Formats: sequence, structure tokens, C-alpha cells
Amino acid sequence: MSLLDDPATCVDTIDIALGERSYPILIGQGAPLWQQAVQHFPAGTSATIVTNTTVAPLYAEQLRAQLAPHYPRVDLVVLPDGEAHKNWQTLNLIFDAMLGSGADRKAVLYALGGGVIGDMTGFAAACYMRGVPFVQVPTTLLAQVDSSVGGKTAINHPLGKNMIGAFYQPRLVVCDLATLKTLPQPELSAGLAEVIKYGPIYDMDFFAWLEQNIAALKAQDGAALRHAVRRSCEIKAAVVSADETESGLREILNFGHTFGHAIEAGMGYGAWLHGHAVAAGMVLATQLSQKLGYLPDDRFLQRLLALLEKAQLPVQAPVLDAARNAERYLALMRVDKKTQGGAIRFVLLNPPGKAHTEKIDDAIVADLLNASIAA
Ligand SMILES: NC(=O)c1ccc[n+]([C@@H]2O[C@H](COP(=O)([O-])OP(=O)(O)OC[C@H]3O[C@@H](n4cnc5c(N)ncnc54)[C@H](O)[C@@H]3O)[C@@H](O)[C@H]2O)c1
Ligand SMILES: O=C(O)C(=O)C[C@@H](O)[C@H](O)[C@H](O)COP(=O)(O)O
Ligand SMILES: [Zn+2]
Repeated sequence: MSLLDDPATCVDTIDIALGERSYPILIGQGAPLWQQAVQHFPAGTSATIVTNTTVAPLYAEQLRAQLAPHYPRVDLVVLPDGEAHKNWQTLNLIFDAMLGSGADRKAVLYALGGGVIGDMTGFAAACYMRGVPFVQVPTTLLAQVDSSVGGKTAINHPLGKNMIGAFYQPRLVVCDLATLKTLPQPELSAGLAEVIKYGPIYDMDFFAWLEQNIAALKAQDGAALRHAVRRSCEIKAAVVSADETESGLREILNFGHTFGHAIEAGMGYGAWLHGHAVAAGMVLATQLSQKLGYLPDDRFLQRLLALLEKAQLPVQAPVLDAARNAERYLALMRVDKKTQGGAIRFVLLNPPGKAHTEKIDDAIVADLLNASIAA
């Protein structure tokens, strides 16, 4: 499909190739999208829509109307909204509702919302009666370009982000671009951070396209958004299809996240949006790449800073501890899932467009943090 096709009717399909766990990502809007989506709904004895208090009044009835002809029963679970609720207590609300309504192991879960709902619903699907099918219906830009794809599901632990979870793939991802119209600006920016991430780790032509089109994206131009969602999903699909469970290549999707997750946990979950923390984390990871000699000069850093600022994203990481800031960051980052034998491993650029992961001495990272984060 080209950008010239009618955005109101065309539906893009991207396939995640994982053998028997393969599934399509459908990108479009309204009736044409859902006419295709229904053909991929998993069969089941019931459907349970999991959503939150913000998204339910906006889109739950629309989704229920799509599901009702296909399932004997459609249930609705409405969770509290926010990253602070991505925990065991909230996860249990899903199990309580499913057991209470008699959902059996042929039940199908539908995650309707952003990444928090998607990650928790996916984890619930992985666990309920040892595994039931689930479908992602992402309604934030971040969820459409990243979290709904690839099967990482999790809840947070006070000591670390996404620490309890499973790799568990959805059966289908349905990205309805029309839902983005109600997204508040800070959430749109948060999604743009993960879109921008795909440039330096994989595709600098896409980064250049983003530099040219950032104003259109911020203005929610339909064709620009569709291209950004499609290209992001293509890149994520290629990476996940090559390395489903992050034994190597998939780590590049964590660019900026070693620092970013420390910011989220250190500031308290919900104080910094995930995408905002990733933006500040990408700046630090780029500075680290430069400090290690992988970037010849600061030209890419300056381009990244300019693009993030135009996307209304933070470029300055916060102080987590006034007295011992670097030590606090290092302690939080040591819990990162990429850490091996106590050594923190960072995703670095070498050059922009290509990334690798490497153990870096604490002293080098502490120097960077002390220089980059004003006390
Ligand atoms: N599994 C993965 O691969 C992966 C990838 C990236 C991020 N994540 C996780 O995703 C989470 C962040 O996701 P997020 O940025 O979508 O945050 P979110 O899920 O908290 O959603 C952001 C806010 O937007 C609201 N919202 C959702 N859709 C809306 C709409 N259409 N209109 C108006 N409001 C709407 C939500 O209720 C919430 O208040 C983090 O927990 C992060 O760790 C996971
Ligand atoms: O899909 C992946 O792989 C990613 O790393 C995508 C990230 O944007 C996402 O935030 C993910 O949840 C982080 O994974 P984690 O394993 O570091 O918790
Ligand atoms: Zn992320």
C-alpha cells in the first residue's frame, strides 16, 4: 500500500513470523479494519475485554459490538488506570473476574488500551488456566508501534520494571488509528519516543523521515501516523521474528531503556511516562556510545536532541538522589534484565542505524551520569 491509497479504507497487514505462533498486525481504521479483523478472531466460549477506567467509556462498547456476533458471551473487566497499577493486585482483578464469571480455558482475552493494559492482559492470558488466547487492541501510539507486538508481557516490581512476566504472543494485533484522536499530547509524545528509537537502532532513513515529518506527526496527520505505525511495526516484526525471546538481536529494542527503566522505578512508577523516560535514556545511551568512541563526533547526538525536543520529549534525565545520584542509578540499573553476573549491559550505537549490547564498567557510567545530570 502506498501513502496515496485512501487512508480511510486501506488496511495494512504485517506478519510476525514465528512458526505456529505467527500472527498478523492489522493497521487501519473503522469498518474496513474490523471487517478484516473479525476473520482472525480466535474461536472461544467467551471473550473478556480487559480495559481501564479511561478507555472503557471511549471504546469498550465499540469493541463489544464487534465481538458479540462471534462469542456466546462477552465480559468486561475495567481496571484502574496507570503505571502505578501494573502490579499483582491489579492482575488479580482479571483472574477474580474470569473465575467469577466462569470463563473456561477456551476463553479469549482482548486487551483494549495502552501498554499497561496490554502487558497485564498478556500476562493474565499466559497464566489463566496455564494459557488462553489473547488479542491486542492497542489504543495509544506507544502500544500500536511497540508494546502490542512481540509478546513481552509483565507487571512491575518495586525493585524493577517488568520484572515478573512471560513471553507470550497474542493471536492478533488490531491497530485502529482512529483511537489515537482522543490521545492526550504527552501520551502522543511518549509514543513518538519509541518510534524515534527505531531509527538509531535499525533504520536511519526512517530517522531522516521522522526529522522531516515530526510536525505532521504531532498534528496527528493521518498519512504520517499510518506510515510511522507501519514502519515501526515492520521493524519490530523483523527483530522479534529473528529473536523471539531476546537471546541476542532483540536486545536492541531496549535502546535507552536501561537508563529509562531506572528513571521510572527511581521516580516512582507513573511519575515519568515510559516513553518520556526512554527519551531521556536514549540521550544518555547516545552520550555513552560517544564516550566509548563509537560515534566520531556529536552530530548524531545533536540530531537526536533536536528531534526529541520537537516531539516535546524530555532530553534531561532527573536526579534520583541528591547526595549519591550515580550510585542510585547504578543500583537500579543492576536489576535490569540484560545484566549478566552483576555487570550492567547497555545498548550502544555503532554507528547510528546499528546497535549492539556491551558490558560497561560502573566507573565509566558514573562519570557520564555525573557529567550529564545536573545536581
Ligand atoms: N511489551 C512491550 O514490548 C512493551 C513495549 C513498550 C512499552 N511497554 C510498556 O507499556 C507501558 C506504557 O504504555 P503506554 O504509553 O501506552 O501507557 P498507558 O497504557 O498507561 O496509556 C497511557 C494513558 O493513555 C490512556 N489512553 C489509552 N488509550 C487512549 C485513547 N485512545 N484516548 C485517550 N486516552 C487513552 C490510558 O488510559 C493512560 O492513561 C509501560 O508499562 C511499558 O513498560 C511494553
Ligand atoms: O520488545 C522488546 O523487546 C522491547 O524491549 C521493547 C521495549 O520498548 C519495552 O519497553 C519492553 O517492555 C522492555 O522490555 P524489558 O525486557 O526491558 O522489560
Ligand atoms: Zn519501551
